[in-house]
Amino acid sequence: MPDDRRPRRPGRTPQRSLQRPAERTRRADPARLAAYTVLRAVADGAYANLELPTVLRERGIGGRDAAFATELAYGTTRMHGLYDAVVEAAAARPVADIDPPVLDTLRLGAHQLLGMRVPEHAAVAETVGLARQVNGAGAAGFVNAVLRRVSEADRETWVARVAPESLDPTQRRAVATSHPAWVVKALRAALLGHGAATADDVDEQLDALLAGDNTPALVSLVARPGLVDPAQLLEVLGDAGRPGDLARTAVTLLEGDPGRLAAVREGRAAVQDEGSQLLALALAAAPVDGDRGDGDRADGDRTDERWLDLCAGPGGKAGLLAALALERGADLVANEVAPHRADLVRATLAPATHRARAAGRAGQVSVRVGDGRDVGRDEPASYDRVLVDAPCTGLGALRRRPEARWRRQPSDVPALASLQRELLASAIDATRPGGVVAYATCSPHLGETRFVVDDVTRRRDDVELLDARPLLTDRDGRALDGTGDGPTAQLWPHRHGTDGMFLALLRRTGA
Ligand SMILES: C[S@@+](CC[C@H](N)C(=O)[O-])C[C@H]1O[C@@H](n2cnc3c(N)ncnc32)[C@H](O)[C@@H]1O
Repeated sequence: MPDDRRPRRPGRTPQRSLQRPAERTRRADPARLAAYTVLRAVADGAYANLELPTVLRERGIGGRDAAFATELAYGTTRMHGLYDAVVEAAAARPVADIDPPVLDTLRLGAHQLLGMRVPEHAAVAETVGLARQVNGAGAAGFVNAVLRRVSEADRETWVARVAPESLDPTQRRAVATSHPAWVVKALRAALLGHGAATADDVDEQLDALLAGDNTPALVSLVARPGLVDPAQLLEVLGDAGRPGDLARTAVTLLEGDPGRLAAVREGRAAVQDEGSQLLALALAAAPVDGDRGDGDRADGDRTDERWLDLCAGPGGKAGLLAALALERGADLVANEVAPHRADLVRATLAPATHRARAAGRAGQVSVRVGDGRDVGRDEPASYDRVLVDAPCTGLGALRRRPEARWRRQPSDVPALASLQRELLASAIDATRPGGVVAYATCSPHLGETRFVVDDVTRRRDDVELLDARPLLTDRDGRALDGTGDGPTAQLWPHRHGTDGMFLALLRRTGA
């Protein structure tokens, strides 16, 4: 790239080398090496949030180094769409022509320079040291040259350069906020389609939503009713916790590892987004009509005694539903198609089951492995409340899953949408007349949400949509604002501080 086209901070002279060769960092520091290891594993298909804790534990990295490695690994993974555009401009060659391991080192350097407050000298010198160790001496020279160019301008200047106003607006937002363009388009359509934006303010809403996807979320905990109270968790946490913002069962962890809480280790509490908690609470609060007519239970409510979670793995919502069901003397069947995920559900539900047995409560909890599409046929009109938390693209939870936006493809949507339709139809079949179905996704994509519900309900005359919005309530029982035009409801990271969860509530009206 010619010098005169290079972005520069005003008044600064580019420095070719800040150190004499003898002073150069020869090896990587443990935190940067850990972040690089995670990026390489993610490139091979690993999940950053599973890989990072393992790498940190195996290498004995803790405290501030662990916090630095975490921000470096997650932030780089999330933002590499932007950094690739910057590297491409600084290196004057397409990123496709850069060796992938070297590109990962460059991305780590770019995140330190443009996304963290790492002093420029340390960001470049330490990343070149990393390159020397993991990519070789030749690559280290290239990394040094490219990062020096990157360091010549700040983030804002680079964004203006690689995502100029002259670009098509979707493309510009995609580069500037590091999202695939198809995701930007889908989120825009979702904001309009769920009634969260109008033509006048959709761009503003979209910018806030995309920024929200790039803002790491605080950890939310659920206090499972009957097993632990939020107040008890808050007492143990002291300054490290505060009540959740919305759900009556929620506590927000401000710092530290949730695993240090005995209640979490024992399954009385768990890490769970508040949006997921609100959905499970909404299903439990939805009015059911009439009597199943086939029960004979002295101590239970015959209108409300059999609950089903059709797609339960790994068991987050089932954990809360089980606690709520057992409080009322109802049973919960948790179904999951993948055996290893059904094992996770079993582990999640064990504390509620033990407590219910010890207290002599009527309800029971069971876990099954099976295809949810068969349940409606095999057990027609059998349940009072059914949750279909359908497999989906997860486009509403991008802030919690750093690599998810790069893994998903537009072609995933139609494939998932047909499975979602079949699961919802089976759930309706499995619900007795007067019972309710909650259809949920952690994606606001219209193809996985409203279109699925509209399509399934249009084809049948034995189901009606309930207004889900009044059932999504805060800790004082007030309906949340901004959940849409109804009757379905959509939560948003930038408006509610939750994952982008969708909820439709349907009542079975006839056999
Ligand atoms: C979005 S996750 C459910 C999350 C869960 N409700 C929770 O809160 O932890 C969807 C689950 O559906 C399961 N699944 C996929 N296809 C299924 C099918 N045909 N029948 C039942 N479960 C299925 C997946 O294995 C996955 O565990």
